[in-house]
Amino acid sequence: MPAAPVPVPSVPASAFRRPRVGHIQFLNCLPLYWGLVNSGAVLDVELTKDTPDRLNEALVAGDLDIGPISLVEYLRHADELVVLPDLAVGSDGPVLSVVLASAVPVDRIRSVALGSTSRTSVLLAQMLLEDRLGLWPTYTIMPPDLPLMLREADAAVLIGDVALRATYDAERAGEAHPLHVVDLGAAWRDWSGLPMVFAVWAARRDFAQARPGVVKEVHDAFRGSLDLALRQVDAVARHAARWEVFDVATLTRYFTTLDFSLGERQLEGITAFARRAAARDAVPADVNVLFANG
Ligand SMILES: C=C(O[C@@H]1C=C(C(=O)O)C=C[C@H]1O)C(=O)O
Repeated sequence: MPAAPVPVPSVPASAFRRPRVGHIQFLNCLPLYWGLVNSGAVLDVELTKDTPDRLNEALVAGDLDIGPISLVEYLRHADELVVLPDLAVGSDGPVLSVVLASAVPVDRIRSVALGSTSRTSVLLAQMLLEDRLGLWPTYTIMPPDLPLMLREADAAVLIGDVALRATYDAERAGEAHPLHVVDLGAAWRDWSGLPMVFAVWAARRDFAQARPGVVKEVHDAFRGSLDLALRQVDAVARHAARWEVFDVATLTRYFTTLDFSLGERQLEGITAFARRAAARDAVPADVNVLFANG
Protein backbone atom coordinates (compact mmCIF):
# COMPACT_ATOMS: atom_id res chain seq x y z
CA MET A 1 0.00 0.00 0.00
CA PRO A 2 1.46 3.40 -0.92
CA ALA A 3 2.34 5.61 2.04
CA ALA A 4 -0.23 8.23 2.85
CA PRO A 5 0.86 11.61 1.55
CA VAL A 6 2.54 13.71 4.16
CA PRO A 7 0.34 16.77 4.80
CA VAL A 8 2.14 19.94 3.80
CA PRO A 9 1.10 22.97 5.79
CA SER A 10 -0.21 25.61 3.45
CA VAL A 11 2.14 28.55 3.19
CA PRO A 12 0.67 31.86 2.11
CA ALA A 13 1.98 33.28 -1.15
CA SER A 14 3.15 36.35 0.80
CA ALA A 15 5.85 34.18 2.39
CA PHE A 16 7.67 33.99 -0.95
CA ARG A 17 6.94 37.01 -3.04
CA ARG A 18 9.12 40.10 -3.12
CA PRO A 19 8.09 42.63 -0.50
CA ARG A 20 5.91 45.40 -1.90
CA VAL A 21 7.46 48.66 -0.74
CA GLY A 22 6.21 52.24 -1.16
CA HIS A 23 8.31 55.29 -1.94
CA ILE A 24 7.22 58.97 -1.86
CA GLN A 25 7.77 60.58 -5.23
CA PHE A 26 8.83 63.94 -3.77
CA LEU A 27 12.28 65.46 -3.41
CA ASN A 28 12.01 64.90 0.36
CA CYS A 29 12.62 61.19 -0.16
CA LEU A 30 15.29 61.54 -2.83
CA PRO A 31 18.12 61.00 -0.30
CA LEU A 32 16.57 57.69 0.65
CA TYR A 33 16.28 56.55 -2.93
CA TRP A 34 19.59 58.01 -4.10
CA GLY A 35 21.40 56.07 -1.42
CA LEU A 36 19.66 52.84 -2.39
CA VAL A 37 20.76 53.20 -5.98
CA ASN A 38 24.30 54.35 -5.17
CA SER A 39 25.16 52.25 -2.14
CA GLY A 40 25.19 49.06 -4.18
CA ALA A 41 22.72 47.53 -1.72
CA VAL A 42 20.91 44.79 -3.53
CA LEU A 43 17.42 45.12 -2.29
CA ASP A 44 15.00 42.79 -3.98
CA VAL A 45 11.73 44.65 -3.60
CA GLU A 46 8.79 45.68 -5.75
CA LEU A 47 8.94 49.48 -5.41
CA THR A 48 5.81 51.59 -5.92
CA LYS A 49 6.48 55.31 -6.30
CA ASP A 50 3.53 57.58 -5.70
CA THR A 51 2.13 60.53 -3.76
CA PRO A 52 1.65 60.17 0.03
CA ASP A 53 -2.17 59.94 -0.15
CA ARG A 54 -2.05 56.99 -2.57
CA LEU A 55 0.74 55.24 -0.65
CA ASN A 56 -1.26 55.66 2.58
CA GLU A 57 -4.27 53.99 0.99
CA ALA A 58 -2.21 51.16 -0.48
CA LEU A 59 -0.51 50.33 2.84
CA VAL A 60 -3.81 50.44 4.74
CA ALA A 61 -5.52 48.28 2.09
CA GLY A 62 -2.72 45.69 2.24
CA ASP A 63 -1.61 46.41 -1.33
CA LEU A 64 1.82 47.36 0.07
CA ASP A 65 3.73 45.50 2.82
CA ILE A 66 6.05 48.33 3.91
CA GLY A 67 6.03 52.05 3.18
CA PRO A 68 5.85 55.64 4.30
CA ILE A 69 2.52 56.69 5.77
CA SER A 70 1.23 60.13 6.78
CA LEU A 71 1.36 60.38 10.59
CA VAL A 72 -2.40 60.95 10.77
CA GLU A 73 -3.16 57.80 8.78
CA TYR A 74 -0.71 55.83 10.90
CA LEU A 75 -2.51 57.02 14.05
CA ARG A 76 -5.84 55.95 12.52
CA HIS A 77 -4.58 52.48 11.61
CA ALA A 78 -1.90 51.86 14.25
CA ASP A 79 -3.37 48.51 15.30
CA GLU A 80 -2.70 47.07 11.82
CA LEU A 81 0.87 48.43 11.57
CA VAL A 82 4.32 48.47 13.18
CA VAL A 83 6.62 51.48 12.86
CA LEU A 84 10.17 51.17 11.50
CA PRO A 85 12.54 52.74 14.05
CA ASP A 86 14.74 55.74 13.40
CA LEU A 87 13.15 56.83 10.13
CA ALA A 88 10.61 59.60 9.46
CA VAL A 89 9.93 62.74 7.42
CA GLY A 90 9.86 65.66 9.80
CA SER A 91 11.48 68.88 10.91
CA ASP A 92 12.57 70.56 14.12
CA GLY A 93 11.49 74.05 13.11
CA PRO A 94 11.14 75.16 9.46
CA VAL A 95 10.60 72.32 6.99
CA LEU A 96 10.47 74.44 3.77
CA SER A 97 8.09 72.05 2.02
CA VAL A 98 4.90 72.21 4.10
CA VAL A 99 3.25 75.60 3.76
CA LEU A 100 0.15 77.67 4.07
CA ALA A 101 0.31 80.11 1.15
CA SER A 102 -2.16 82.94 1.54
CA ALA A 103 -3.23 85.76 -0.78
CA VAL A 104 -4.55 87.74 2.22
CA PRO A 105 -2.97 88.46 5.62
CA VAL A 106 -3.26 85.29 7.69
CA ASP A 107 -5.72 86.75 10.22
CA ARG A 108 -8.12 87.51 7.34
CA ILE A 109 -8.21 84.02 5.85
CA ARG A 110 -11.82 82.92 5.33
CA SER A 111 -11.41 80.00 2.95
CA VAL A 112 -8.64 77.43 2.54
CA ALA A 113 -7.94 74.93 -0.24
CA LEU A 114 -6.35 71.80 1.20
CA GLY A 115 -3.95 69.92 -1.08
CA SER A 116 -5.29 66.44 -1.79
CA THR A 117 -1.92 64.65 -1.45
CA SER A 118 -1.60 65.44 2.28
CA ARG A 119 -3.24 64.03 5.38
CA THR A 120 -0.99 65.25 8.22
CA SER A 121 -0.21 68.77 7.07
CA VAL A 122 -3.79 69.64 6.16
CA LEU A 123 -4.86 68.65 9.68
CA LEU A 124 -1.94 70.56 11.20
CA ALA A 125 -3.00 73.66 9.23
CA GLN A 126 -6.58 73.36 10.48
CA MET A 127 -5.37 72.98 14.08
CA LEU A 128 -3.13 76.03 13.78
CA LEU A 129 -5.80 78.19 12.13
CA GLU A 130 -8.61 77.20 14.50
CA ASP A 131 -7.05 76.20 17.82
CA ARG A 132 -4.13 78.61 17.78
CA LEU A 133 -5.36 81.62 15.78
CA GLY A 134 -9.10 81.36 16.50
CA LEU A 135 -10.05 81.47 12.79
CA TRP A 136 -12.87 79.37 11.36
CA PRO A 137 -12.38 79.31 7.59
CA THR A 138 -14.23 77.03 5.20
CA TYR A 139 -12.21 74.24 3.55
CA THR A 140 -12.20 72.53 0.18
CA ILE A 141 -9.94 69.69 -0.91
CA MET A 142 -8.23 70.31 -4.22
CA PRO A 143 -5.40 68.91 -6.34
CA PRO A 144 -2.10 70.56 -5.33
CA ASP A 145 -1.98 73.34 -7.91
CA LEU A 146 -1.34 76.72 -6.25
CA PRO A 147 -2.80 79.10 -8.90
CA LEU A 148 -5.98 76.99 -9.20
CA MET A 149 -6.31 76.74 -5.42
CA LEU A 150 -5.96 80.50 -4.97
CA ARG A 151 -8.60 81.06 -7.63
CA GLU A 152 -11.02 79.22 -5.33
CA ALA A 153 -9.82 80.18 -1.84
CA ASP A 154 -7.91 82.82 0.16
CA ALA A 155 -5.16 80.38 1.07
CA ALA A 156 -3.78 76.96 0.16
CA VAL A 157 -2.04 74.18 2.10
CA LEU A 158 0.65 72.44 0.08
CA ILE A 159 3.26 69.76 0.71
CA GLY A 160 6.21 68.39 -1.20
CA ASP A 161 7.91 69.91 -4.25
CA VAL A 162 5.16 72.44 -5.01
CA ALA A 163 5.39 73.70 -1.42
CA LEU A 164 9.19 73.92 -1.62
CA ARG A 165 8.67 75.95 -4.79
CA ALA A 166 6.31 78.33 -2.95
CA THR A 167 8.94 78.83 -0.20
CA TYR A 168 11.68 79.34 -2.77
CA ASP A 169 9.68 81.90 -4.79
CA ALA A 170 8.70 83.82 -1.64
CA GLU A 171 12.32 83.97 -0.42
CA ARG A 172 13.59 85.16 -3.78
CA ALA A 173 10.91 87.82 -4.22
CA GLY A 174 11.17 89.12 -0.64
CA GLU A 175 8.83 92.03 0.15
CA ALA A 176 7.54 92.14 -3.42
CA HIS A 177 5.98 88.66 -3.15
CA PRO A 178 2.18 88.75 -3.41
CA LEU A 179 1.67 85.76 -1.07
CA HIS A 180 2.15 85.24 2.66
CA VAL A 181 3.93 81.90 2.95
CA VAL A 182 3.82 80.30 6.40
CA ASP A 183 6.13 77.36 7.08
CA LEU A 184 3.99 74.89 9.04
CA GLY A 185 6.97 73.06 10.54
CA ALA A 186 8.12 76.35 12.06
CA ALA A 187 4.57 77.24 13.15
CA TRP A 188 4.22 73.87 14.93
CA ARG A 189 7.53 74.33 16.76
CA ASP A 190 6.54 77.84 17.85
CA TRP A 191 3.26 76.45 19.15
CA SER A 192 4.39 73.22 20.77
CA GLY A 193 8.14 73.66 21.28
CA LEU A 194 8.59 70.29 19.57
CA PRO A 195 9.64 68.75 16.25
CA MET A 196 6.93 67.82 13.76
CA VAL A 197 6.75 64.33 12.29
CA PHE A 198 4.78 64.42 9.05
CA ALA A 199 5.19 60.78 8.04
CA VAL A 200 6.64 57.56 9.42
CA TRP A 201 7.56 54.26 7.77
CA ALA A 202 5.49 51.26 8.75
CA ALA A 203 5.03 47.61 7.90
CA ARG A 204 1.75 45.74 8.03
CA ARG A 205 1.65 43.78 11.28
CA ASP A 206 0.78 40.48 9.63
CA PHE A 207 3.68 40.91 7.20
CA ALA A 208 6.13 41.87 9.98
CA GLN A 209 5.09 38.82 11.99
CA ALA A 210 5.45 36.47 9.03
CA ARG A 211 8.71 37.95 7.65
CA PRO A 212 10.57 39.89 10.36
CA GLY A 213 13.91 39.38 8.58
CA VAL A 214 12.63 41.05 5.42
CA VAL A 215 11.33 44.06 7.38
CA LYS A 216 14.74 44.40 9.02
CA GLU A 217 16.53 44.09 5.69
CA VAL A 218 14.38 46.80 4.05
CA HIS A 219 14.73 49.04 7.08
CA ASP A 220 18.53 48.60 7.20
CA ALA A 221 18.78 49.38 3.48
CA PHE A 222 16.69 52.54 3.82
CA ARG A 223 18.52 53.76 6.89
CA GLY A 224 21.92 52.93 5.35
CA SER A 225 21.14 54.64 2.08
CA LEU A 226 19.85 57.73 3.88
CA ASP A 227 23.04 57.94 5.96
CA LEU A 228 25.12 57.60 2.79
CA ALA A 229 23.12 60.29 0.95
CA LEU A 230 23.39 62.71 3.88
CA ARG A 231 27.17 62.17 4.06
CA GLN A 232 27.35 63.01 0.35
CA VAL A 233 24.60 65.62 0.36
CA ASP A 234 26.42 68.00 -2.02
CA ALA A 235 26.58 65.29 -4.65
CA VAL A 236 22.90 64.45 -4.19
CA ALA A 237 21.97 68.13 -4.53
CA ARG A 238 24.19 68.60 -7.61
CA HIS A 239 22.65 65.55 -9.21
CA ALA A 240 19.06 66.66 -8.52
CA ALA A 241 19.73 70.28 -9.59
CA ARG A 242 20.38 69.00 -13.11
CA TRP A 243 16.66 68.50 -13.71
CA GLU A 244 14.92 70.31 -10.86
CA VAL A 245 14.03 74.03 -10.85
CA PHE A 246 15.94 74.43 -7.58
CA ASP A 247 19.62 75.34 -7.38
CA VAL A 248 22.28 73.26 -5.62
CA ALA A 249 22.37 75.50 -2.52
CA THR A 250 18.59 75.30 -2.08
CA LEU A 251 18.56 71.53 -2.42
CA THR A 252 21.49 71.11 -0.02
CA ARG A 253 19.71 73.29 2.50
CA TYR A 254 16.46 71.39 1.98
CA PHE A 255 17.97 67.92 2.45
CA THR A 256 19.79 69.03 5.60
CA THR A 257 16.76 70.91 7.01
CA LEU A 258 14.50 67.86 6.82
CA ASP A 259 14.69 65.69 9.91
CA PHE A 260 14.64 62.01 8.99
CA SER A 261 15.16 60.83 12.56
CA LEU A 262 12.65 59.34 14.98
CA GLY A 263 14.15 59.75 18.44
CA GLU A 264 12.83 60.79 21.86
CA ARG A 265 11.99 64.35 20.88
CA GLN A 266 10.25 63.30 17.67
CA LEU A 267 8.16 60.82 19.68
CA GLU A 268 7.25 63.63 22.06
CA GLY A 269 6.22 65.67 19.01
CA ILE A 270 4.06 62.77 17.79
CA THR A 271 2.41 62.46 21.23
CA ALA A 272 1.67 66.20 21.39
CA PHE A 273 0.26 66.22 17.85
CA ALA A 274 -1.80 63.06 18.49
CA ARG A 275 -3.26 64.55 21.67
CA ARG A 276 -4.41 67.69 19.85
CA ALA A 277 -5.71 65.66 16.91
CA ALA A 278 -7.62 63.30 19.23
CA ALA A 279 -9.22 66.30 20.98
CA ARG A 280 -10.76 67.12 17.57
CA ASP A 281 -11.77 63.47 17.00
CA ALA A 282 -9.45 63.34 13.99
CA VAL A 283 -7.57 60.29 15.36
CA PRO A 284 -8.26 57.79 18.19
CA ALA A 285 -7.06 58.77 21.67
CA ASP A 286 -4.01 57.17 23.34
CA VAL A 287 -2.52 55.36 20.37
CA ASN A 288 0.25 53.00 21.40
CA VAL A 289 3.14 53.32 18.94
CA LEU A 290 4.45 49.80 18.34
CA PHE A 291 7.84 49.40 16.64
CA ALA A 292 9.00 46.58 14.41
CA ASN A 293 11.64 44.54 16.20
CA GLY A 294 14.78 45.95 14.75
C1 LIG B 1 7.68 67.23 4.75
C2 LIG B 1 6.77 66.65 4.01
O1 LIG B 1 6.08 65.65 4.62
C3 LIG B 1 5.01 64.99 4.02
C4 LIG B 1 3.74 65.29 4.49
C5 LIG B 1 2.70 64.37 4.45
C6 LIG B 1 1.31 64.75 4.83
O2 LIG B 1 1.06 65.94 5.04
O3 LIG B 1 0.43 63.88 4.93
C7 LIG B 1 2.98 63.05 4.02
C8 LIG B 1 4.22 62.67 3.64
C9 LIG B 1 5.36 63.60 3.57
O4 LIG B 1 5.77 63.75 2.25
C10 LIG B 1 6.56 67.04 2.59
O5 LIG B 1 5.72 66.49 1.87
O6 LIG B 1 7.30 67.92 2.11
